[in-house]
Amino acid sequence: MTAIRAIVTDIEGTTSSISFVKDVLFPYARRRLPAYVETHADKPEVQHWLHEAAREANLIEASRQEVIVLLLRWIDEDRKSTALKALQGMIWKDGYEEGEYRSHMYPEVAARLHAWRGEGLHLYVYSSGSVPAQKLLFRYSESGDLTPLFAGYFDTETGPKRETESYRRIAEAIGERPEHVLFLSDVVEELDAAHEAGMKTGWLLRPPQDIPAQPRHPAYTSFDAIKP
Ligand SMILES: CSCCC(=O)C(=O)COP(=O)(O)O
Ligand SMILES: [Mg+2]
Repeated sequence: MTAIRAIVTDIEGTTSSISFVKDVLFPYARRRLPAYVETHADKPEVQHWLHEAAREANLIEASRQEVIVLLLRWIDEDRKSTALKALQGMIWKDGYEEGEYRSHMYPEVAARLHAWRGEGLHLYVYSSGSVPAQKLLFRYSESGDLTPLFAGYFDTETGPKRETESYRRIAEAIGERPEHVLFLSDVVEELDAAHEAGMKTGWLLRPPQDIPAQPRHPAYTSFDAIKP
């Protein structure tokens, strides 16, 4: 059996509940986005991502208000737009720093990440959330600051999560052959893409979901069941 040397984990539905993202983070960004854009419109980074959002929607010469309406619609649709995710990450920073929320971690996740790191495995994150948003989520978690455990972070600037090429790029970026990398996710299409790239896969099916009789990928209800 090929030894696993690195673990790449998804966030939503894998380390953390879907409900935390959908019921806490998304509504916070939705409430704050219009005022945030208006008060930070002079920041080059904000301008860049507003421009990218308009470009993605083929909105030619859109007003700021039109882009705000577009972004609010995308939040409602849970669109995995790199521009939206970058702006959401900037807005969530205030919420974390003001103590409005801490990120949810399933109860066994922190201890298992510590154990894997202690065994010499290298840990990475790959999420649709922007890299700055990922770092905030693991810094301000209910289980404490987990950022020292991670060697690197990947978002959709590396490529869409359902595309095989993205996983090839991640393997290359971390300097591992894909067969030495275990990718963990709750989304079967992401696991299919990682498998196609040659990675090992682990499908997280958190309760109350049931593991199917013949799962397409090795399936687990918690990190504790995974033996890399
Ligand atoms: C990085 S925290 C916010 C998560 C998020 O915005 C998201 O879309 C989650 O996607 P994932 O790829 O982690 O399932
Ligand atoms: Mg997920």
